[in-house]
Amino acid sequence: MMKRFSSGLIGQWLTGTTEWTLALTDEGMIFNGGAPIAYGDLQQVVVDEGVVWDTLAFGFAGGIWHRVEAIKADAIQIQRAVNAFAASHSDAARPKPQRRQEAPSGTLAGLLYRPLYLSAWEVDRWAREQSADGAQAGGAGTMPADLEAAVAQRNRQFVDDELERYAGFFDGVESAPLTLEQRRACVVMEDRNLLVASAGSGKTSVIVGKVGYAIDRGYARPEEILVLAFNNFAAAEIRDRIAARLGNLLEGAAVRVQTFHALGQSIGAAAGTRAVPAPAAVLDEGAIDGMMGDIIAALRKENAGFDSAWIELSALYLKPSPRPADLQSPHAWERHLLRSGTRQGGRRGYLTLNGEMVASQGELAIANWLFLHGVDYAYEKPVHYVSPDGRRCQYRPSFHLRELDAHVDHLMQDAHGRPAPVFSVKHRDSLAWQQSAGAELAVCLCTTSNEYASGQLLRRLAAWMQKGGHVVASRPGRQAQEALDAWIRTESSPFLTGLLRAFIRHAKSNRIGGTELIRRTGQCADPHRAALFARVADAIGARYAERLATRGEIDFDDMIIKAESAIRDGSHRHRFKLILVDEFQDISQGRARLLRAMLDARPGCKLFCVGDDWQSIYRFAGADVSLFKNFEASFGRAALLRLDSTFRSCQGIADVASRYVDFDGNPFGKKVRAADPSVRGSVTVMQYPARDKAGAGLNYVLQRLHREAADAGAKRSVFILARYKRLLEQVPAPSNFSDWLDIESRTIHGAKGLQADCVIVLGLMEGGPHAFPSMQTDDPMLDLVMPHAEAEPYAEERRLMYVALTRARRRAILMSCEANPSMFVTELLHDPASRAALDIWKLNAASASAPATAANRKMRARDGTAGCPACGDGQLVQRSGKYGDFRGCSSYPDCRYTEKVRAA
Ligand SMILES: Nc1ncnc2c1ncn2[C@@H]1O[C@H](COP(=O)(O)OP(=O)(O)OP(=O)(O)O)[C@@H](O)[C@H]1O
Repeated sequence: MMKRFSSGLIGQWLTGTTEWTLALTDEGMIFNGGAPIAYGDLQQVVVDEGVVWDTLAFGFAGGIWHRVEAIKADAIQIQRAVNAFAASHSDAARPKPQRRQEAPSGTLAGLLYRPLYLSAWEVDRWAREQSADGAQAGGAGTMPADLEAAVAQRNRQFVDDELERYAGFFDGVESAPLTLEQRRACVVMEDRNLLVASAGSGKTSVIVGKVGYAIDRGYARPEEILVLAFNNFAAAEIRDRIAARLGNLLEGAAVRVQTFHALGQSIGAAAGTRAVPAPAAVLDEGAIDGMMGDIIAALRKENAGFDSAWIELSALYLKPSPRPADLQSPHAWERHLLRSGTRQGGRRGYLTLNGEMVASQGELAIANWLFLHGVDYAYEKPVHYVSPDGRRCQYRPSFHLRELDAHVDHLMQDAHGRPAPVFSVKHRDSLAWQQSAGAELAVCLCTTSNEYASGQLLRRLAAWMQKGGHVVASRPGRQAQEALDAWIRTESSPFLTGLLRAFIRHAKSNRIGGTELIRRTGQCADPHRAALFARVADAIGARYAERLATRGEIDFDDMIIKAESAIRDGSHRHRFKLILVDEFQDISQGRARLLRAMLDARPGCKLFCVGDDWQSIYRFAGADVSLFKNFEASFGRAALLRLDSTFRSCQGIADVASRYVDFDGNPFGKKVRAADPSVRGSVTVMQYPARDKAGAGLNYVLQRLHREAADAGAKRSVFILARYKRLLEQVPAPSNFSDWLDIESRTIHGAKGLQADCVIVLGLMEGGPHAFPSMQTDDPMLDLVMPHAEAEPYAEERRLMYVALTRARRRAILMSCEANPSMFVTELLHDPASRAALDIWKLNAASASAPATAANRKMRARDGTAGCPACGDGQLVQRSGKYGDFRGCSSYPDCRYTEKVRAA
């Protein structure tokens, strides 16, 4: 008896493979005319389904594999024929030495004895085969009541056996032996796998180990494995590590390691689609911001509706406003003010276009509206009245409109007339004045923060003024226009551009727009701001898309979208059987769709994602951590694995860092454990009196670290980290400690993936453009275009804090400004458990001023930069304004010092 199969011309053409032949003879299986292989050695025949063709994999004893590719109908036919030959010839061939070979592959036993991890897809396919071909099924009684439980138990046993079998491999694959949790992550091979890791837990080692194990165990050949890294630097590191550690397994072949963008590019190129252009035509962030600036200017010129929306957003609705109910205490109000307002002359509040400080965002909107419409007003002019019990009282309504001799009084009050608890006294006084003023009320308009949020406030104000016979100017006068232009240039554009870029990216990647966006703006706590923002973003986004199309350019998000289409419409076929994704916490919806397309195109292709949800810090660049947290909703049932041990930080640092991010019920039940609990280290809060003493505080800290390193006789690496690059420029690292300290200054984003002995986190203060936490990243506008809003208001900033702290091996130092301490420091000091573990260092005002200022001056003299004489912290930089060139403090708007530039 003999049967022959071959690739055939159509098969070769379709699959692109070389010719093959398979003969089933009584002596055994003959591949390509070679020596017969006994059926007794055959352990399994697996069909890997493709769209048009399937891959048949013949697994023999000793881990030997033969693979052929055949068009779909043929593959199943060949598999059946081989199984039938094996069943009828195995007895005759030779006695079977292993139990595995006693079980024909069509039976349940055959399934359970397959020498690979049984993934859900394989079990499902096997079950489907059984129901389609009753003759091959194990028969009645052999199918256990709970197949899933049987498979789970068998997989547990399999993993244990593999850990034993591959012990030597895992001992030596990296420079240190892999831990048990790392080994498990390598061996478990479900269709979908999520490895929930901690900072410094050796994720890269798992990726290297898993790639090596998968190749050795025959899950995939090197060229069938794809590793996706977050950036080029990480890709190069993983590529080098794979080449260095797995050289003997690769046998000259290469594992593909690249970024998502490079993958998108290569898919586009391979698909031959003109839609994916050369890298030069792919816009980076700087180019996008430049283009957006041009678009905004053009739209303002061409479209009066856009221009007024832009002005309203910029001058009246720039920052999110609080709900009155959230302002329970003076502390809550103070915090909000610090974060969204400015400071001038020792006062905090909101600086109007007219140059005075007002108390709330509602008042700011009224003041700016009056100013832009040419209405002359006085802020908080006192009025006198007699209360019902006969007392003479004084009250200060928010605005007195001089020409009308009328008042506008603004109250922090919700839709039901309930005042913000912190303003209940002002509320009471206002009511008393209104009651006693009687007739005067005819010339008073009372507005509320609820009207501000809903957008009715300014409409009411305009209608009321019109009714009073006051004609407001339709266009700002020259002075108002200049003040507005300056404000847009220095305050609103820098804030809005990044936010709009992030918004447009998410809207495109998450496919949220049109009516869905309108529905969402209506449900927002700040509906008018949301509607304005969505309106300008929509117009900018549409123009941006048009420009890209006419210029034949795309951005990185388009590249991913086009790659997905190429996979979906079949213009590109990928060859990967195992896809590993590093830093999965920073994945975007667009990238997730590309992954799903790749998985759908190749059933049986396995996905292994590794990341740390606590380190998701790229929301502004399109990342959506909900994809990590709800992994199974996007990718289907998955094996969930954990890496809890950190090889980097000591337990004290890990505990403090974890408390910042443990805000959403910790869905994965993470607990970071120091791999070596004996390592000592700590978190220190360094308190300096005021923001102009930041440099002195840093000097003090470095002196202490320097002394410690010198005493220990060991050089230490130090990272100086800041939320913003500009803060690093303002507080430069002194260079006179280099004998015992290796100091590097980085942004927190730039330190991702790196580590140092000591980490110093700058800028832990409230208020100002460089404050940490920042307001911009977690602006609720981004939630409008995210599938899942995050309930915690500073979620992303908390994760940044976690990333900063977990860069440290031994010591993390938080630089805290005592005058305006950051909420991140305050909450640490108020938490008894954390406080007990903290070291507190203090720089008092007296000791700070003299040496620190001298040091600063010296430093600046060396750098050739001039220190600001007003705050001592910033530097004087050249600027130009409406009255010509001047020099101003780099800490603007916190410090508003300016001086004229003298003509040479
Ligand atoms: N099994 C191990 N035994 C000892 N050290 C290990 C082991 N695995 C990894 N390491 C070490 O742990 C440190 C952190 O590893 P790695 O940089 O891969 O962590 P990571 O999980 O990517 O961290 P992060 O997410 O914070 O960037 C490295 O110095 C690495 O050599």
